[in-house]
Amino acid sequence: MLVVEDLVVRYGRSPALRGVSFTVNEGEIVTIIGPNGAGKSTALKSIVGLVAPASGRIDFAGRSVVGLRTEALLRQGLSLVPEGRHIFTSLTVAENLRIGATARRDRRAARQDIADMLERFPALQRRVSSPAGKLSGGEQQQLAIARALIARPRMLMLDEPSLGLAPLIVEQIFDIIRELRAEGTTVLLVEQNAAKAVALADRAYVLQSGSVVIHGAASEILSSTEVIDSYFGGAA
Ligand SMILES: Nc1ncnc2c1ncn2[C@@H]1O[C@H](COP(=O)(O)OP(=O)(O)OP(=O)(O)O)[C@@H](O)[C@H]1O
Repeated sequence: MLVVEDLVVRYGRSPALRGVSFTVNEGEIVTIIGPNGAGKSTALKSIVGLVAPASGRIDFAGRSVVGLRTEALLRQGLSLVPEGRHIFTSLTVAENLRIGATARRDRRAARQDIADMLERFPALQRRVSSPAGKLSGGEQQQLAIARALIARPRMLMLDEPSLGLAPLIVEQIFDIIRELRAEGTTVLLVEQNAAKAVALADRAYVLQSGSVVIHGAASEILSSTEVIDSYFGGAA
């Protein structure tokens, strides 16, 4: 579904991605893990056009998405839950969800999806008329995920969804990702919480200093001592 090949991204002169390749097949959860500054967010940002690649190929469903604008990407079925969530804190929960439907042409079905999403996330239903800024961190993450899902993505990308959340809430967010997978949503997950992300994923890529250093089936990555020592502190 997604083919990224030999992607090079530079910020000014400093390279953030040095020829990165990865793929995501339909129905898979693929995770990109790696330390701070490895280039994980940059990889997602280049897929959604927030940074322009210096070179390389990004094809989604057989077509290049390089240079496409956000709305066109949404129509193609790509949706990103950005790091830090980026919900509109002064707008209500309902208004935030309606923003998720901006690129939808089927208005009535979109309204139904918003209603379904509120049913799925009772915490959002309870606060539907409150400003989103009043929600807890975990609720804001749920709102960001719900907003992205309302675009009916073929592939959902999540950038560090567990960042800054308490362990119990992290579990809830990972449960949601597990459910999405069971429903057949394709997921590309960027995480610093490597052990949890790999435990959830089908395949994983380990990024370090802008290069993929290891990749493979999640089960292989979990049994690689090199990865365990470097990323899981020997505690996987
Ligand atoms: N807007 C920017 N301008 C200049 N350099 C940047 C910019 N954004 C990221 N970088 C640099 O690019 C490299 C990759 O950053 P990136 O945010 O993609 O890493 P990351 O793996 O997502 O890390 P984190 O988990 O901290 O977000 C880092 O060296 C970072 O300092």
